[in-house]
Amino acid sequence: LEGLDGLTLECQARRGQACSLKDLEALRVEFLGRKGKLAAAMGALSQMGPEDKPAAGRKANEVKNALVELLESRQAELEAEAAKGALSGFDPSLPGRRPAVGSLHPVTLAMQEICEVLTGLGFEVVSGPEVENDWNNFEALNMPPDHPARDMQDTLYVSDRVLLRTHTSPLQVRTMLSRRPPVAVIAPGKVYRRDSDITHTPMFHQIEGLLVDKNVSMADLRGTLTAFVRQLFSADTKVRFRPSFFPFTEPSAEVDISCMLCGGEGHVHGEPCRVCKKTGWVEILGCGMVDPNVFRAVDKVGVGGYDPESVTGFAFGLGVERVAMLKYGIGDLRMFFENDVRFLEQFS
Ligand SMILES: Cc1ccc(OCc2nc(C(=O)N[C@H]3CCS(=O)(=O)C3)cs2)cc1
Repeated sequence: LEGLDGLTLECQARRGQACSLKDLEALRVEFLGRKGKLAAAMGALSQMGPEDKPAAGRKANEVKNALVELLESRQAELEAEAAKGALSGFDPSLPGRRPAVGSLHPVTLAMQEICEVLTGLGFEVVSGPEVENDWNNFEALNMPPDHPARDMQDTLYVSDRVLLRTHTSPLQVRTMLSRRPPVAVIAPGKVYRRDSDITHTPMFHQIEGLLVDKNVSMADLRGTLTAFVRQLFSADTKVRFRPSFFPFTEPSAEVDISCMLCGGEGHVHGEPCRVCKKTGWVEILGCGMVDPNVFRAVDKVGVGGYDPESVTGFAFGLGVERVAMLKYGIGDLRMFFENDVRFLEQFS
């Protein structure tokens, strides 16, 4: 029966390692089972004399109760722990969860990058209302009341003379009404046209630029825009100016750059280039020398200083969605506003 005391000590030592109810059950069977340690020790009882049996029996009972108490209290500890664990829901063995971070829209990224290059070239960003009057949006830009661009098929009117701006040029008009030359500003923002098909959306983004000073020349225009597109795309981008027409600039030009996909070859791996349609060139923006009528209009009603005999200027405009599609290889305009996360999350 001397093994009896050892049982309580051994159980005390080992109960702490039982970390689950399963471990504890194994321990219970080991000590208290039919073939357990206590039963083995009590087996010796049957060989004892009648005078020793009662004490030994009492002793064995004490040890049994002690073992039960040790195991039951350990079970209570394990159950309390499990309850707490369930409450806290924290399972340290689970892998970490990556925090979901958002991303900027490709149009926003393109807008930011274009503005960064142009502010680096000395232009200041101006902003203003999207709901404009027809003087700022058309008349001041050499488009008199009966000009076709004013027609309802292109313009979204709020009332007879109030409309959604069709370009960001009104911001440059407002700047010239409030500041005397020299002026070097860019006007980024949303513009609205009554146009909607596979390659046009009623709202899109534009950035226009304006430089007005003494002796601004076509050479300044070519130099500035060449530097701009070579920073925006790549230093070896080829640039060409094609004669064009806009009511607010004279002379006017459209600027093409060598195709960023085929490098100007017109084909990729023997396939016709889908970006430049085999021409090797991609139209990127329009520009020109500001028409004197624009200066006359603002000189008359603004702070002055825009006498076309004393200042000249150049202006340019580009579509941001178009630049983003070229830069990021986006094939469909609609992707910009379907907000499919699988598309948006590719841009950071
Ligand atoms: C006072 C003032 C005077 C002149 C101005 O000329 C802005 C200009 N824009 C363009 C042009 O080609 N723009 C288009 C490019 C693609 S688009 O987004 O569809 C609009 C040429 S010159 C602006 C303001």
